[in-house]
Amino acid sequence: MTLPALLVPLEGRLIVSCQAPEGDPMRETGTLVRLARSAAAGGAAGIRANGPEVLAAVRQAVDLPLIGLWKDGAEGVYITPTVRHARAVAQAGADVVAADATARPRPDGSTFARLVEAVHAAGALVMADVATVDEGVTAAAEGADMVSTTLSGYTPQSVPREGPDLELVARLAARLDVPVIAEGRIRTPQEAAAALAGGAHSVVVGTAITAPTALTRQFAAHLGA
Ligand SMILES: CC(=O)N[C@H](C=O)[C@@H](O)[C@H](O)[C@H](O)COP(=O)(O)O
Repeated sequence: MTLPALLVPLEGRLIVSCQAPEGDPMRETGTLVRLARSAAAGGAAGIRANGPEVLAAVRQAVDLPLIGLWKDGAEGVYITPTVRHARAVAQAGADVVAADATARPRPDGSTFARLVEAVHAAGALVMADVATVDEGVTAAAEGADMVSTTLSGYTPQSVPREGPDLELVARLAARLDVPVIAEGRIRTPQEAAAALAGGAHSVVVGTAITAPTALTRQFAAHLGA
């Protein structure tokens, strides 16, 4: 399968996820744009960001492939859950729309295949966020342009773990023709390199680079706070 041109410069490289949870002091558009600019300055090859307003602002500020999502809620399917969310992410300027591709019911009663169709019609690519090998295989068959391990450990069908799911990365890479992205709980440059060695096309790192609240919490907890 020929690699879409947009995905070529991401090969073997780092994508930085510039997001902040609801209620976090970093959750402010200008702040998230600065995080994206810092990531670009530090050598990121791509940016992953959340929400139409932030995406439009990052699009203006950073000239790198932009992977967009729109988180809505925190239960069930919440990463770009509907066709409406997906269209809005593409319209905001994302080159790639990341969306939940698990088999769980979607709030609009639609399907992942329908979402792929809508995103392609809008001229963007689709990153399927999955938690299992079967979900990745199905998503690729339904037209996803890349498959990411984003949801491993966060769904009832997958096992919670401390570190990245490098086994899922390797198993997906062995099965799929489309690029596999390693994402979720990658905490060190060594783990990022291991994911690439295991067959990932690119590595997405969020918390370990862009989340001072969560990182502070880790230090504080370790010190017994
Ligand atoms: C499960 C879920 O909702 N993941 C989200 C997807 O966009 C983000 O909250 C994560 O920060 C992102 O996947 C990067 O992962 P990490 O922050 O572990 O490097």
